[in-house]
Amino acid sequence: MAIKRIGILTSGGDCAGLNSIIRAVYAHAKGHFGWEVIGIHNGTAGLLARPVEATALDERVAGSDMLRQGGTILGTTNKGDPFAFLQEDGSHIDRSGEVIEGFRLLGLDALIGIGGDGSLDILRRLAIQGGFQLVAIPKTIDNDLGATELSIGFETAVQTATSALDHLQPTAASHSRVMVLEVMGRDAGHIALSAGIAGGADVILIPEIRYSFAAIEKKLADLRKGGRNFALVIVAEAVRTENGQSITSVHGGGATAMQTYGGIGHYIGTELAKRSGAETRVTVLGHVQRGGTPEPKDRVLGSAFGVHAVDLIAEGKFDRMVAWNSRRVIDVPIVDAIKGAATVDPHGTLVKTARGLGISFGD
Ligand SMILES: Nc1ncnc2c1ncn2[C@@H]1O[C@H](COP(=O)(O)OP(=O)(O)OP(=O)(O)O)[C@@H](O)[C@H]1O
Ligand SMILES: O=P(O)(O)OC[C@H]1O[C@](O)(CO)[C@@H](O)[C@@H]1O
Ligand SMILES: [Mg+2]
Repeated sequence: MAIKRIGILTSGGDCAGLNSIIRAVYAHAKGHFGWEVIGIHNGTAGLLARPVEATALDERVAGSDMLRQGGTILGTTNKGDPFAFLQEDGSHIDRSGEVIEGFRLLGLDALIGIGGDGSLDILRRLAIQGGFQLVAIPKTIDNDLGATELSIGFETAVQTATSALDHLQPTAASHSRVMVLEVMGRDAGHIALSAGIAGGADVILIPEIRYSFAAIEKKLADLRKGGRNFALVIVAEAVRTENGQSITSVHGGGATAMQTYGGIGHYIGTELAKRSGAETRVTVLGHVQRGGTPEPKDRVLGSAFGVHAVDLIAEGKFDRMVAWNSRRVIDVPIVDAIKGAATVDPHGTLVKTARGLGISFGD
């Protein structure tokens, strides 16, 4: 089938670099192939709305301003799973048929879905059920998709977390304190690990490596013996309490309340103060990691992913995700990227690097 009109949507948590993808898709699809590009608003929510919420992208998108902007000009959602759509009374209904109908109403020949593991799983199931042609682009600050070395947004999140450690170090040293920084990442410790190395953390706590307070206290005591008056501890949000409980925050009320990780930093800070007598302070970095100006790497990767995704459609290759591998863009079956969270390898290069630097994982 000759392609004339494609759709694009962003889904899941936003991150820096999404707009560079949208720009690249428009530039290549319109500029090279002459296709119309329809931007769908707020992920699957835009396809559920009636009338469907979408607009044809135009030359304004092609400007370089887009490269500099965080967030997504299309809007996004990480709630309202159409296969299990949450009702006010707490029950779930299947609204996938309505989303597929929304896609049909737009008269699209193919869809570019930009998302993380959860979103790509949902979009792929919709594509199979609705018989539409899908190409995926990986994005998530968590970097937990399989089959790609990098997802859009990760580099900027690591930069933000590193910069937070850069800001915490002088005040930690001035006040002789132990500073605890809690970062995002869902069930993966990638942000904590990379930022911890880049930002000179003394202790990195990630969900993939079990810690004990005894081991952290020993590290702090060793630092003191060596003449250090401060310490930096970075902790990934999914790290559990010492006895294995996860700590979450609830947002909103009633049956539609949402739960995310959040709070482990305060637990670690309080326990360390109690046990070691150190003066601790806790910073929870939160959504600052998602926004902000995209780092060059996210802009370059977003541009490369966008162009390659359009080429895949032109070649008639669907149900595939673009991926970064050994300095180049490749494409892989979407299913390879979503079959399990790509968490930190406890025996991998970066963990070895950190250990080589004398950083403690509290184990
Ligand atoms: N309409 C929806 N679109 C996408 N995800 C949804 C939707 N409704 C609910 N979800 C759920 O929200 C969560 C989104 O978080 P998830 O981490 O998986 O998103 P993502 O697309 O992988 O991106 P990110 O990890 O950056 O948030 C998933 O568990 C997913 O199943
Ligand atoms: O934006 P929300 O709903 O608070 O979700 C936060 C979650 O999304 C992410 O930022 C991206 O998946 C996670 O790191 C974090 O746990
Ligand atoms: Mg995800």
